[in-house]
Amino acid sequence: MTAVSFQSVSKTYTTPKGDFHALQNVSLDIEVGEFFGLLGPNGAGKTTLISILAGLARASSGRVSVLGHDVQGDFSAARQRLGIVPQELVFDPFFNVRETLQLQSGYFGLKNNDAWIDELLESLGLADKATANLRQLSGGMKRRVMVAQALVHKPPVIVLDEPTAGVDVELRQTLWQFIAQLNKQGHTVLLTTHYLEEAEALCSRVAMLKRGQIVTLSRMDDLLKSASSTVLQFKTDDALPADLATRARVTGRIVQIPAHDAADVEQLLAALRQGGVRPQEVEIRRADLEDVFIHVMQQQQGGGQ
Ligand SMILES: Nc1ncnc2c1ncn2[C@@H]1O[C@H](COP(=O)(O)OP(=O)(O)OP(=O)(O)O)[C@@H](O)[C@H]1O
Repeated sequence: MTAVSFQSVSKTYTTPKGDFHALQNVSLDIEVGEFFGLLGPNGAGKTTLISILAGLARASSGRVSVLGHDVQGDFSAARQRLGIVPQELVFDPFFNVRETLQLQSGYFGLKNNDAWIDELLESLGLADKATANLRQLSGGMKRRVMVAQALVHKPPVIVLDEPTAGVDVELRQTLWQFIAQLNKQGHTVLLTTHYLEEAEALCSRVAMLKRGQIVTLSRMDDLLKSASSTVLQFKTDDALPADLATRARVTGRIVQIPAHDAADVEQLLAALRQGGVRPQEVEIRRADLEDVFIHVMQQQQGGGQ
């Protein structure tokens, strides 16, 4: 059964500079029980797509449904089945944590929800903050409350829009443990993140969005298999020859260059030597999702708007 269906979704914003196509003909079905990753660079359209799913924005054309319920024609049934953790921290500063969750339960017509609220507080490390006013909480703690708030009605479909942006390691671990457990119990998860190692660890399938279009849609394991299998990684203070620089990912002194096989690695090392580059701490590792992402985005350069 399909948990979330986007059919030919387009979104055009009218701006002073003319029409801007934030989404162009996006079609995507996410099945019940999937842990699905929606990836893409800043401005690719991820939040726009989620806002349409949440009923916060209207698609210019196309259809979106949640477990068969159209997000426009059948809004409250669709909304009831969705738990959305938004990117921005929005909360009412007058209530404490427990009150916030009770209010949200009331919004979904749930009266005796305290057992589940207690479980949420416990699982998200909020139990000792239950009576704290939201104003007094740190950013990371507020983020936990946002997650609890989204899950208060045990939604079968959980949508997380960059939930770990600016969040410490401990919360990430707590959050992912809890979300993975919910996914095991059958909840469908749709995640957007810029932390590709998180997506690689969690998602069974991913879509990559660029300039409002899906450029890759694949199972995670197929995507990683299809990538150039290895990466040559080293540190250096020397400048790379131009042809290698275009292939490399450089972070400070760390250089990473995709390679197809051992012969390719040998050629790269020879080219480095010829170019006067002295590599240190040389490693050969398997390609990861970040390598694939960079490759896909580079391939798409020049396309689109
Ligand atoms: N109300 C609006 N009017 C005009 N353009 C908009 C509006 N809202 C969003 N956009 C544009 O639509 C594009 C997609 O934005 P969106 O927030 O969906 O991207 P994103 O993939 O979520 O990016 P990020 O990773 O930075 O969160 C951006 O270029 C953005 O500037």
